[in-house]
Amino acid sequence: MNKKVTARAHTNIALIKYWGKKNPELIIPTTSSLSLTLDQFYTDTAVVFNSNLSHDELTLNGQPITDHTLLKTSTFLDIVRQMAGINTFARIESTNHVPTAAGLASSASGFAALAAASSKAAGLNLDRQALSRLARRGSGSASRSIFGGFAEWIAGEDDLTSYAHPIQENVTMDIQMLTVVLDGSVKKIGSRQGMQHAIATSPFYDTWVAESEVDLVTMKQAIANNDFQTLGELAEHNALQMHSLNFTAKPAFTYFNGDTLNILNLVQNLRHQGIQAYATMDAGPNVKIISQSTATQVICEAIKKDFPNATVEVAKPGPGISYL
Ligand SMILES: O=C(O)C[C@@](O)(CF)CCOP(=O)(O)OP(=O)(O)O
Repeated sequence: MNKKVTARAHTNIALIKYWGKKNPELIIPTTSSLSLTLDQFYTDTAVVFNSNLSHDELTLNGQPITDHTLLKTSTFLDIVRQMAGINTFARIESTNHVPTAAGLASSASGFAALAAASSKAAGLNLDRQALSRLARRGSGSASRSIFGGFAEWIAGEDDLTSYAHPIQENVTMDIQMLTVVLDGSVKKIGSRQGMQHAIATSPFYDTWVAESEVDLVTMKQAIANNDFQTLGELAEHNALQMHSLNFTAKPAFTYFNGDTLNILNLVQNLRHQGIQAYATMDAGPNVKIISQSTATQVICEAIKKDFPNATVEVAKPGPGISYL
């Protein structure tokens, strides 16, 4: 006890999306999903359990946090305390190296780093599968950030069978994600609320589940065959299918704004010019462009021409969880 542990976890972007829970309490998804962990964006989290503390204390990027984020963190730490058989409070210091406005799910890297640092600081030595299950209890997509490169979150049926595992941690194909940051605004509808509204009201939800199962098999084959074109086409199709659930929810909602559609259009025009570029979007208006290193310059020039004030970050495949 009183041992300070620091862990680093990188964010991931899903190529086959997770969008709905069959068990919200345990965060068991309706479908399996597959993501790419990125090198550029990560969270460092330090945790120390200290019997002199009268409650959990959290700082994020040097700022004390006392709102619902602290409550969510303490609720998560209660799971760790229960696993370790302790009732000590903890001090958590988290630093996000994620441009929050980029719409990159910092909850994925955040809860993965918290799972790794808090469990070890509590005296547990969990293997990566158990860490993935624990991170999942904080945020579903965090289960995948335990691993580097391509990772699959197997939906499973319960807490024991729902976890991520590596598909290819040392990525062989030339692949990158260009994050295009246009809209700095904080998203109105969180992913947790958005997906549950979609599952409850979209008439196409069951079709999404069936399609997603097929897409996942094809995606794994594309990775195994280093088939970038199939990966890109499928990732864009899967993302659009996911967002179609939001358009057909009742009442309808969308994370897209005009710039989202303009970037989507730009990506399609690039393909008409023979440039391999594909779009994926999560619970926010910003677009991530799946591409290869050879196309970086032509894509960045096209973006700058139409969106002079856009900031573009190039992210390559990144590593799994590590301790600092
Ligand atoms: O990452 C993906 O598969 C797709 C999304 O990013 C959105 F497009 C979902 C992320 O959901 P998350 O924040 O993990 O939800 P939680 O389990 O309610 O915390």
